[in-house]
Amino acid sequence: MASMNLNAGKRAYVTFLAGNKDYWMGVVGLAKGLRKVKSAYPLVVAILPDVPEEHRQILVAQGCILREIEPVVPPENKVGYSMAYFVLNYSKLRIWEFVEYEKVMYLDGDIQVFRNIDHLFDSPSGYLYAVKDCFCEISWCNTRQYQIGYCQHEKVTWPVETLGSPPPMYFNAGMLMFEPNLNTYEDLLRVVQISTPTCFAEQDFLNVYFKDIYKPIPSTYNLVLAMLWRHPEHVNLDQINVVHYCANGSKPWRYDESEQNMDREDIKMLVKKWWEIYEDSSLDYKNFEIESKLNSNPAIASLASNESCGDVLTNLAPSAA
Ligand SMILES: O=c1ccn([C@@H]2O[C@H](COP(=O)(O)OP(=O)(O)O[C@H]3O[C@H](CO)[C@H](O)[C@H](O)[C@H]3O)[C@@H](O)[C@H]2O)c(=O)[nH]1
Ligand SMILES: O[C@H]1[C@H](O)[C@@H](O)[C@H](O)[C@@H](O)[C@H]1O
Ligand SMILES: [Mn+2]
Repeated sequence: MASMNLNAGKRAYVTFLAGNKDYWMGVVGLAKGLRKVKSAYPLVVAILPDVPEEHRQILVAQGCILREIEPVVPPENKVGYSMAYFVLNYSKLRIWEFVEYEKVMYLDGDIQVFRNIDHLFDSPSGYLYAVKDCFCEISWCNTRQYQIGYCQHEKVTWPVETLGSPPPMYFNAGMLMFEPNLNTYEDLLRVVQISTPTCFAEQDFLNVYFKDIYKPIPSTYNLVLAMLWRHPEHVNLDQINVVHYCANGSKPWRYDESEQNMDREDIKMLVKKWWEIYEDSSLDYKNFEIESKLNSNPAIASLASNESCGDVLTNLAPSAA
């Protein structure tokens, strides 16, 4: 008999979806990727009210749990965001309210998992786990780090004499593991309203807020694509767990080869791998559920191999299908 997972129900992957554009495709890809690596936990989608019904139905049919959230609106930003739409990402703070789960792993919709990462949930509680960001891309051009060519992935020493203490470690907020907590949630919402927004929106805010409990994890748990050309010595393409298609032009569903670095062979390979998962119908929720029920029950499997196969499959189909 299959062993019981005592943590089922207490842990979840969570992603975020806003608007009526094409990010739902990323979420479908992620749901199928998590199934492919046999993750034991569900994918919850924190969804803003502006996501159309049609997209919601696709996600439900892909086995996602939808959890509608209200937007979080930060104070006015006088300096601008690196990308205007980053303002949306403040709504991510609502995930700290998901206390029906003891632990959640947040993954951006433009992330794909290529290996099972469930074991990260077993890391000690009380910390926020995330991967150190890379400061080398043009999106960082307004920061002191970028201007002096300093990145936390390189051994370039920070010029203490002229610039004082080095900046604290800084994580990319596309992948986070933490424990939802109502006190923290209320406090996050309070503090965000008295904080001045900066170019990386909630990512900057979360970095400041959680600086004392942030624990860095290896970059393979959120491979920011720029690492491939900025810090290749830290990347082993055969050992990748999680890819974050965040570089300009790299989102697989709107991949643009004409953008800088997008004609690289490694990028083409990773985009292709994303599409293979997205287009694999055996990973669709309905087909996958049937397949795993057949595999786990020899009696059904033998029935399915004879003529009544069609009936058995129909009876096993999940109601969401
Ligand atoms: O129209 C949109 C825009 C974004 N998203 C969601 O918001 C996430 C974040 O947007 P991007 O992935 O495009 O952003 P980046 O990866 O470039 O941004 C990084 O910086 C951001 C700063 O706000 C966030 O912290 C984000 O999680 C982090 O990975 C998406 O994955 C997706 O899940 C939508 O659903 N619809
Ligand atoms: O370093 C990353 C990268 O440059 C992404 O493209 C950007 O969108 C992120 O916010 C940033 O943290
Ligand atoms: Mn992203």
